[in-house]
Amino acid sequence: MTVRKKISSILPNTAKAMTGGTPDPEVTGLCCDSRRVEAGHAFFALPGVQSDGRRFIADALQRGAQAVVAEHPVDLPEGIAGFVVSNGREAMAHAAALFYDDPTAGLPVVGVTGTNGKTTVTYLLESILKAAGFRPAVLGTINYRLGDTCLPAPHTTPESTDLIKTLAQFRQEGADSLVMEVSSHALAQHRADGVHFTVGVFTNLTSEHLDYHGDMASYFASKKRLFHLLPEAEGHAVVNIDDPYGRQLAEEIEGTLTCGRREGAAVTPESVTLTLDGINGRIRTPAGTFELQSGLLGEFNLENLLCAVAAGIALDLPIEIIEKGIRQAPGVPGRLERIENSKGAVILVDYAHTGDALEKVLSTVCRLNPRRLLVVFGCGGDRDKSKRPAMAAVAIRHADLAIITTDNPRSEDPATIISEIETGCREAGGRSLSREELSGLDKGYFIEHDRRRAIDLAVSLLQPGDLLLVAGKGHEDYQIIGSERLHFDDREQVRRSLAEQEVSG
Ligand SMILES: CC(=O)N[C@H]1[C@@H](OP(=O)(O)OP(=O)(O)OC[C@H]2O[C@@H](n3ccc(=O)[nH]c3=O)[C@H](O)[C@@H]2O)O[C@H](CO)[C@@H](O)[C@@H]1O[C@H](C)C(=O)N[C@@H](C)C(=O)N[C@H](CCC(=O)O)C(=O)O
Ligand SMILES: Nc1ncnc2c1ncn2[C@@H]1O[C@H](COP(=O)(O)OP(=O)(O)OP(=O)(O)O)[C@@H](O)[C@H]1O
Ligand SMILES: N[C@H](CCC[C@H](N)C(=O)O)C(=O)O
Ligand SMILES: [Mg+2]
Repeated sequence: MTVRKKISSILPNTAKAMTGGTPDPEVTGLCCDSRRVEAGHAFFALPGVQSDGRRFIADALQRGAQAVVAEHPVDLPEGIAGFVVSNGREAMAHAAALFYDDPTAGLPVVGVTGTNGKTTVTYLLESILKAAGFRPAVLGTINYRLGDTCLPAPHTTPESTDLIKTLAQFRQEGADSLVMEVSSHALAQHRADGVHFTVGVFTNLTSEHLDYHGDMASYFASKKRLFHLLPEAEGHAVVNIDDPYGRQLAEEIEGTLTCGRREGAAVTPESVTLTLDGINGRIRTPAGTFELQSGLLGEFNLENLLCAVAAGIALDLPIEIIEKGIRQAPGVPGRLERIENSKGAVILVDYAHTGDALEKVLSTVCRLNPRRLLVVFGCGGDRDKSKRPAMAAVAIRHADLAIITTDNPRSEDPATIISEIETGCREAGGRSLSREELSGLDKGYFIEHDRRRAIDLAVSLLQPGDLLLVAGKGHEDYQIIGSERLHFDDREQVRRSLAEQEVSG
């Protein structure tokens, strides 16, 4: 896709040229990372958490940038265009939309935000849109996809320039609708400001990403930004009012389409049964009632289903189509994904990496009344540390045996992360078990730093009737240790442990 546009034509009217005689070149791309600048690009020198993009202007120019956009004037060599804008990230998002001819204009576009459930809701909505005959693009944690095209997802919500460029490519390839996860980081950083959302969905808000947002109030404020990007008329905001923050949001936004089990929700179950095979029952909506049939498990997934149904209603889709889309929806990779085995045990790989998600998932699987409930988990490094004691407490409360291990330590020492989890286990009354005690029925925790060996150990302990949940990495096919990204897939490892133990046993 070759595009050239005059830099002044894609910046806000309020952008000020840095000098009187600043040139106005046609630029060939937009970029805020000097390491990715190509000849002819405009470089947005943005303030960041780690450093300031202005430090990298020289690097960007050396790679051929022809224009620089910053929030404060900077000295530039002659012949290089320079513009000052008041909010660099916001200006960059809108510039990207103009540069790539506004790829979401006129399309049905659903943005899904909330701490947990976003990926699940996007899968459900993708299926609903397909049932309605659409060809949706879907962007989120697992990948960025359209039909058979599947791009890797370095972020849940990419940087605005990458986002709009990908959407322009998908539009060219025939996308006629879009469903995307909109993370709180993305909302705080204006990554999705160049997207025309028609429907916004709020799933829930629980403790997460406080390393970045500071506190729950500012985390909530970031999530709320999605709803400021919606058209003002009624029925564009879909909010789960089973969640306390959802109730607050629904009160703040007039004309919200509410969903949940709570009295007063517009999209609500009339009668549903949750079993080990899924969720079935009648759902009432403002457009009529219908029979819901889904293979998803647990109350939390009922909330996700209601969010997806309500978003379908907000898109004006017929309820028969919504019903069909939900019925046909595939399972979500790495979300309560079941691994077949011949041990007579249930083995599930799940992406629970917050206290609330682990609580919801473990309390759901507890209802299966396993002989013994085992959980293997760790916590990510360079991320919200308060998740460590929170996940530990939940694991100790629900599991018979918690095997604490390494997740993605990133730049942190894995042993430090594990010791913070262990402190949480002890504070929650958990007992450290010796290796000899592991095959008995004593309750407690055990530490195995190596994730491969932790999974191996858990699998070796399984007896008929047991349930093992391997949590935290779900669909991920890597482990980030230091600056290395090594191949690692919990599902693969469980299968490998099963196969090896079958051979040796
Ligand atoms: C905390 C966070 O979101 N940080 C994002 C932010 O980085 P930053 O503010 O720290 O940037 P910085 O390192 O200070 O640098 C400032 C500027 O200089 C630029 N730079 C930097 C170095 C260089 O050599 N040249 C250069 O031009 C940077 O691109 C940046 O524009 O802006 C960068 C550029 O867009 C992002 O890549 C970066 O994502 C980091 C890598 C990240 O890990 N983000 C995660 C936490 C994230 O965004 N997660 C969400 C949520 C996931 C979920 O809950 O589902 C996601 O949407 O994926
Ligand atoms: N509505 C929900 N409430 C609480 N926990 C949930 C809910 N839906 C899913 N979960 C749990 O959270 C995990 C992640 O779910 P999902 O991927 O759908 O959420 P997400 O919001 O996209 O997460 P992320 O921010 O990591 O991308 C699941 O594996 C499950 O353990
Ligand atoms: N969306 C989450 C994913 C965490 C997954 C977990 N495996 C980890 O690496 O911490 C985040 O970016 O914090
Ligand atoms: Mg996600």
